[in-house]
Amino acid sequence: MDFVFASNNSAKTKEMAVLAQAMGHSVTDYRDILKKELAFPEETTDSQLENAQAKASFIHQYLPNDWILADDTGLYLQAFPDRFGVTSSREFKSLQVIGQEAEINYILDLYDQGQERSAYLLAILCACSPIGQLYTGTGKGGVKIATEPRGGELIGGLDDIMEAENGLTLSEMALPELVTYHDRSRALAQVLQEIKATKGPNSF
Ligand SMILES: O=P(O)(O)OP(=O)(O)OP(=O)(O)OC[C@H]1O[C@@H](n2cnc3c(O)ncnc32)[C@H](O)[C@@H]1O
Repeated sequence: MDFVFASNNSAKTKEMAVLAQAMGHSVTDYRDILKKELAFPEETTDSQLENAQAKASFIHQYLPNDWILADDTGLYLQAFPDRFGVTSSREFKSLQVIGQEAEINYILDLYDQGQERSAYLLAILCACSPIGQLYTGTGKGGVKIATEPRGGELIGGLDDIMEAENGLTLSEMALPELVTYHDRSRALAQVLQEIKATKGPNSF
């Protein structure tokens, strides 16, 4: 399927395109089609699902003939249950932690030696069809925060310090393996499954 991606985050858009392509689908930045950047509606502080749905529905108004895809990702740290989560990007911004390297260093510095490092990224994706029907998927990526960044050629950001079930960081894995471990590809697989279940096996 060809999706138009509803995000102003270029790193996220690139990562989603790489993962979708490895799964046989395409993702195009909405800004490349509309030739402008829009201000998305303000996000909720309690629902990643509503945030993803709002982003997809918002761009659907401008591109009603396309399939729109949107993501809302949160960082969940077991040792700091009241932090990040659905407001991750806003928390980084309010701390003036700007850019992927700064986010990585900030998270690594939170931990003392021997402290519980269980953690994951939770991605919720929403696809909006040309008739405005919404399809959603959820994916968890990673199981703990690594002690230092590893990998980073294919994708980056917190993926460099997010160690998965196989002991590798998400950034260290080659693409065919990564799509089975990454929060966003896991969420996309669910979205595609939901579309197929509703529209039948020939839907894409
Ligand atoms: O709402 P849009 O425009 O899509 O973009 P955003 O950056 O606000 O996106 P989110 O609300 O989904 O927030 C995701 C947050 O997680 C951070 N992040 C950093 N590295 C990441 C990674 O590898 N995977 C997922 N999120 C990551 C990212 O910088 C944001 O602070």
